[in-house]
Amino acid sequence: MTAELMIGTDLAAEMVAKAAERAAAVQEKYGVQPCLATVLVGDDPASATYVRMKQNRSKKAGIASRSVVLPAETTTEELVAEIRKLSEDPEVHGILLQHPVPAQIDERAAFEAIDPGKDVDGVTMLSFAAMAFGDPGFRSATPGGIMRLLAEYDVPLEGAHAVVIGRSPILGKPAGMLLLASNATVTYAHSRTRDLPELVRTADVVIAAVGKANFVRGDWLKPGAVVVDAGYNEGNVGDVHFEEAAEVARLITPVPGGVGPMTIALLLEQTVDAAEAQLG
Ligand SMILES: Nc1nc2c(c(=O)[nH]1)N[C@@H](CN(C=O)c1ccc(C(=O)N[C@@H](CCC(=O)O)C(=O)O)cc1)CN2
Repeated sequence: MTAELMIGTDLAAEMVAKAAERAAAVQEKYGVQPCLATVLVGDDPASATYVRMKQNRSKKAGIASRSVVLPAETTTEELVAEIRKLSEDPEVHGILLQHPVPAQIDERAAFEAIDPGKDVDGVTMLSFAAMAFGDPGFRSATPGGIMRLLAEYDVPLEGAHAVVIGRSPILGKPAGMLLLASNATVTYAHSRTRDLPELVRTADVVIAAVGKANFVRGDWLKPGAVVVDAGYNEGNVGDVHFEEAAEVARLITPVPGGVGPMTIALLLEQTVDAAEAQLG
């Protein structure tokens, strides 16, 4: 292996420790613990695990959690009503709707029911616009975490060609917007993109957010590329074939231990941001 690892675990731990200090300061000043509400619809075991991880890490950081679990057959109207209740509840400072939701639900309508001031997972259109324009605001948790990791490892983005593989509303799309706001030249690749390996070979920075295990191969990469694996496939396998890619890349995120911990750290940091803004 020739690539250096971009480890998320340590930076995420630092971010969570700082969030914990700030959460304690909020409690001290206002007598209120910052509170993150998690909404889980259905019984997908992976989603349940991620939500539990978010709740456990919230607890360790002194952030209270409110858990809403709804059955798989929940309608859009029922979910929107639950989220609106949380949006109006002054004891809740941040709201996270775990993605994906069951197919019968209009996920966009559900995301838009989140009060923009409580959108600590950066999923509303208002947050997306802030990311697109490089304005202050909540970042989508994984893309925001990726940007922090790239900054930590001094990855130059200005003028760099970034290829984002995937265009999901919580990952690929906002990641591209944040890279663009950092003056990268961004290409989105997706299921209908032609000649994907050739396109990826032109990238200085590759963001793999496609949801297919070991999808990006080593011979797709330009030597010296920076590779961010945002995949979270079953068995803790990323979207990038790690062994092959690590022979070609300059910097690469591992799975686990790369982007995943940064996702949760940013969520907690933004929950404290939201509590400070609402209480201050
Ligand atoms: N509303 C959202 N839904 C989903 C998001 C999101 O950011 N917002 N992201 C993904 C999955 N996800 C969080 O929900 C997530 C996946 C993986 C990890 C993580 O830390 N993984 C560890 C390994 C797992 C482990 O330690 O057991 C790692 O990579 O080191 C965090 C969050 C889907 N939905």
